Amino acid sequence: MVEPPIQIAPAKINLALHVTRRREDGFHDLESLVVFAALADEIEAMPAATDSLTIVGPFARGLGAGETNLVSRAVAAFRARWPDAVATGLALRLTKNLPVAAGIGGGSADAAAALRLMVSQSRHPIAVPELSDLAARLGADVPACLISAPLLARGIGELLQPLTDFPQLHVVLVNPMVPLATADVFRRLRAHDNYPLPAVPAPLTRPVQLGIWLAETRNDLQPPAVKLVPVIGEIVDHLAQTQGCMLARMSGSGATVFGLFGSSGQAHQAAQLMRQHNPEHWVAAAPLLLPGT
Ligand SMILES: C[C@@](CO)(OP(=O)(O)O)[C@H](O)COP(=O)(O)OP(=O)(O)OC[C@H]1O[C@@H](n2ccc(N)nc2=O)[C@H](O)[C@@H]1O
Ligand SMILES: Nc1ncnc2c1ncn2[C@@H]1O[C@H](COP(=O)(O)OP(=O)(O)O)[C@@H](O)[C@H]1O
Repeated sequence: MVEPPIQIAPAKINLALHVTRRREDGFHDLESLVVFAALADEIEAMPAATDSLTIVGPFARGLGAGETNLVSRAVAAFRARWPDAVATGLALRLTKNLPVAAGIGGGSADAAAALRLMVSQSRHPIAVPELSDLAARLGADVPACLISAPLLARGIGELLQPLTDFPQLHVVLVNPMVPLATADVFRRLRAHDNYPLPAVPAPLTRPVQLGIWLAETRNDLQPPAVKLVPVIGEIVDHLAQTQGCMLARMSGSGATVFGLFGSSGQAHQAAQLMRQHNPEHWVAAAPLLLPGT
């Protein structure tokens, strides 16, 4: 290794999420428009005798670095599947910039970044479909996080259709710092057979097209999450009223709320207002990642 390889793990945002079916195995089929923000955890690796993980950064506290961490699980799963691909052990350093259990896929993004890191160090090519299968076994969101660009996700997240175009937009993310377990939110969901997403316009290049499409969509997990953590509803209402906000909605199973904006200036202004309103909340602004970046 010439220099320590580094992989970023961008925040995932479900712009729309419809729950369409409760399956026999208890999981739920979803249809979701998923995008990613230029706001990320980071994983760095140094050659070492054995694999290890240390966690630093603003959200490192309370997150175990043992074998249940999704980074350790991803590395172990990769080594079990391709035992001779990466000869050296790796001392991994995870910088945790994203809040945990927040609906923005932090753990899933970290697992995907760890898999990409292993692929980058592999002595032989790794087939994409097999990597995607392995990712799905680590978590429903991990295959989407391997792509980290706008996509439509179906099934429990294993059926992915990357979008070839997407308008340049900015997000504000607000998290009330109340962790919300995905399983608890699904358990509270009343209707399991909601209608699917409308067809996405193609090409999707203008913010106004996306705005019209989003107005026809929802996040079906938002009502049960608001029941569990009512402040989520207050953040959605408040963010929706900031200047230039195209849409405010919860991402994934929460508790992070996103606001969509046409310009970086509007997003940063809204972020500042949200911070002033409640300094205890985690607030960030960033551009969305476009296809092919
Ligand atoms: C809801 C979503 C939307 O993107 O995001 P997050 O809120 O987690 O970010 C994902 O589908 C979450 O994916 P992920 O976080 O990988 O979930 P997993 O660990 O696989 O599942 C946690 C638990 O949630 C429930 N679960 C999850 C996904 C799904 N499609 N149906 C479910 O019923 C199951 O009870 C499962 O045991
Ligand atoms: N590297 C990691 N980062 C975040 N959470 C992790 C990680 N490894 C394991 N976890 C566990 O995964 C759970 C889901 O975390 P996360 O993926 O951040 O949530 P969400 O998918 O709702 O955004 C947390 O309860 C946490 O304990």
